[in-house]
Amino acid sequence: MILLIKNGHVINPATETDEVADILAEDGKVVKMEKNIKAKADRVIDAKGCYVMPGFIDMHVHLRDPGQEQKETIETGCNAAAHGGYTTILAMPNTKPVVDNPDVVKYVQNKAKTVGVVNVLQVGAITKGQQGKELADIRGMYEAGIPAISEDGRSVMNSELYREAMEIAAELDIPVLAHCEDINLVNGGVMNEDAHSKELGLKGITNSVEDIIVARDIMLSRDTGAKLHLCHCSTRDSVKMVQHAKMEKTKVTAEVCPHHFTLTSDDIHKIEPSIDQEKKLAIDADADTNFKMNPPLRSREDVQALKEGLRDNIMDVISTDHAPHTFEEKNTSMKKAPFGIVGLETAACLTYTELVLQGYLTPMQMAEKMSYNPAKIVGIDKGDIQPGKIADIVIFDPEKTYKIDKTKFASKGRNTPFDGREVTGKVMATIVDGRVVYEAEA
Ligand SMILES: NC(=O)N[C@@H](CC(=O)O)C(=O)O
Ligand SMILES: [Zn+2]
Repeated sequence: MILLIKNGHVINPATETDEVADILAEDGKVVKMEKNIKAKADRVIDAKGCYVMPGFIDMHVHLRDPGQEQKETIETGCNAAAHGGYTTILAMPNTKPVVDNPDVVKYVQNKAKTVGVVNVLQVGAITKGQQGKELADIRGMYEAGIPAISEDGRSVMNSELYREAMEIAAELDIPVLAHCEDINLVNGGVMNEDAHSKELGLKGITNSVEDIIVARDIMLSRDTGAKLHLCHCSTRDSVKMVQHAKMEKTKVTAEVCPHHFTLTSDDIHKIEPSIDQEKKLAIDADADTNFKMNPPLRSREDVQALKEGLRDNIMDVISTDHAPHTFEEKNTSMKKAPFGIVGLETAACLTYTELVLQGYLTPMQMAEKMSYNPAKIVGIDKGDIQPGKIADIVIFDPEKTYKIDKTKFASKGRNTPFDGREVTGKVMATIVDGRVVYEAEA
């Protein structure tokens, strides 16, 4: 298969390329990148007016298989990733059963290979069943190919056990993807603790719930030499602590999710209780549960600090924390609904609209945070378009303005707070191993 991408504006952080060029890919690899390539190709794509970037790499996806295929399957999740411009995704281990041994790792790997849409790297859990009591078979899972370990969905509260896990991660030279949340301090909170939570009569989650564990994890990374990657940072103090840790040469990197730099706690609107006439069911709604995720949407000051942290390259990665849930689970109340929103199909346009067009990021930084940096952190030879490299590419039109429409999602999950939101920037095509796996309608 020979693919020729014509006239695109290539943005490639690895080589600092920022110019219009053609790209020729053959047998899954880039073979040539220069102006006016004349070659016979099976497929020619005209990318005039579009950015051509290394395919996005999402370090934080919940695929829900095994065990919760009503929320998402590996197939629907991979299709959602392709729609979003992602060519590689890291799948978190909080499935049912938990991915805590090599067999479950292989189960996901095989299924993803059969689906064959995007690259799926399955992350291994830190403790057995994510129970926080006994270490999982980290070495066995490493042999099976995990790129990282994570207890995402919760924190390992036992610091000694966590330190042991970090020592193993340091020895294997894989990063620890840290979900930072003091489980005891959450105390049933469902949204940010502030004036708005009081107004809605809902229990709050303080910034310290995150900050305390961020501080601890940085200290443990320093003690063990393990590479620490902080998941879904939401507070201004997280940004400050990452900045400080980097000055001290601690091996820390950090990610921010689009919802945390786009929305604040004040965007959570009230919903009155109602009766589902058809099902004769009382819905004891309180507020829109599509705004409930963990960590929660924070204050304006936090959002500003996250944007500046991304701008100043303190924060390295934009990940989605794609967390699909069913309509039935979300059509309840803030108290009852599960935490999490989908993100694979809205991350690129939100990043472009909220950060690039607002002057926080250059398109080059967008490519760094959505592809090049994740590849470096995970230690994979991706996120780079140049001759000899794998042809994982996204074509992104920075001019298209439209409204997000959740009914068009490839994901099973429709739990997004962004439905109907006007955005600029559209994924036009996603190419994995030189194959076009997604193309937008013209
Ligand atoms: N972020 C969320 O609100 N939910 C995630 C878990 C997680 O990423 O912590 C999920 O698995 O649903
Ligand atoms: Zn998490």
